[in-house]
Amino acid sequence: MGIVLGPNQYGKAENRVVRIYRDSPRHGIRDMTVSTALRGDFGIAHTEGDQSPVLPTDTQKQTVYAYARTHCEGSIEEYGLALARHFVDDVDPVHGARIEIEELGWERVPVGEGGHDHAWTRTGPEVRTAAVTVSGSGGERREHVVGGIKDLVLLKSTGSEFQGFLEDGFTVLEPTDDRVMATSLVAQWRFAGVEVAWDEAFAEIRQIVVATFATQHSKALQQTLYAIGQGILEARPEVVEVRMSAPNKHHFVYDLARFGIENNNEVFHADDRPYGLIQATVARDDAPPADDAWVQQLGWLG
Ligand SMILES: O=c1[nH]c(=O)c2[nH]c(=O)[nH]c2[nH]1
Repeated sequence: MGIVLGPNQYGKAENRVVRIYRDSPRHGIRDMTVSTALRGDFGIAHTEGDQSPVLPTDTQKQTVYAYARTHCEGSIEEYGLALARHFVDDVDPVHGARIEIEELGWERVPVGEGGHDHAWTRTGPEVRTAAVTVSGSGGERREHVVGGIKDLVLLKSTGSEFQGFLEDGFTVLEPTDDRVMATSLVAQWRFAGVEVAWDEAFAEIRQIVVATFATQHSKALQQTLYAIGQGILEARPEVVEVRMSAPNKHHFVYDLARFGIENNNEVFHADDRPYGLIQATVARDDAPPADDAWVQQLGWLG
């Protein structure tokens, strides 16, 4: 019986990096969680315990902080690309690097003209995300960027129905033509190239997501997700694939008839589990290959 080492990667997960821009009295802030993962010639580290090809995860962490000073003037996508290219191009045994970044939002404390110069409050819970994968060299070079947003909590109090569904002997759900629809959306979009106005793309895509959720009369979350994906692909030619995951945060009309009180979709029990989990991919039919663009660092094994 032969035993072989399968796919493997290693890196420093969830470096908490805060970058302050203080070139003028009006400071800026970027608050990030950065994870690195390196792939390459690391077989002997596993089979022999030989560390000679291993760039320590500690060194990866130091690089993340150094690059926050020197390569983090623009978007998180640019910063991720700079880090991934460095590991692949400058560290011999590394053939591929994956950088995942989550950016927490801060908004200026609303005092004075345009908000305070150096004090903020955290926004959220939504988080902007970027996943950069760089691999190979020369003609084999591949660079992928996936932008995204997660924990985007959305709710509409009408304009949503769910009826006409398949019924069998276990069906108890009542059809409805007016319900609360709520979710905590995760959406990720894959770009075809790496020459993109990243911040502008993010702002427009986020606006499409929330506007579509609000304005489309929804027959189901499935239809809403498709409309969001379609809207993004129609607006942004550089995006080729959108993946979404949407927990259906159920709001059940509370039974007040027991107390002789009318409840016309006014009082709900917001349940937290179980929840429907609706997931969909919407893509161009001529999208270029994704290669390893979607292969995650965290939760990837299995
Ligand atoms: O938008 C929905 N999609 C479903 O598939 C589903 N199933 C369910 O019970 N409620 C809902 N809502």
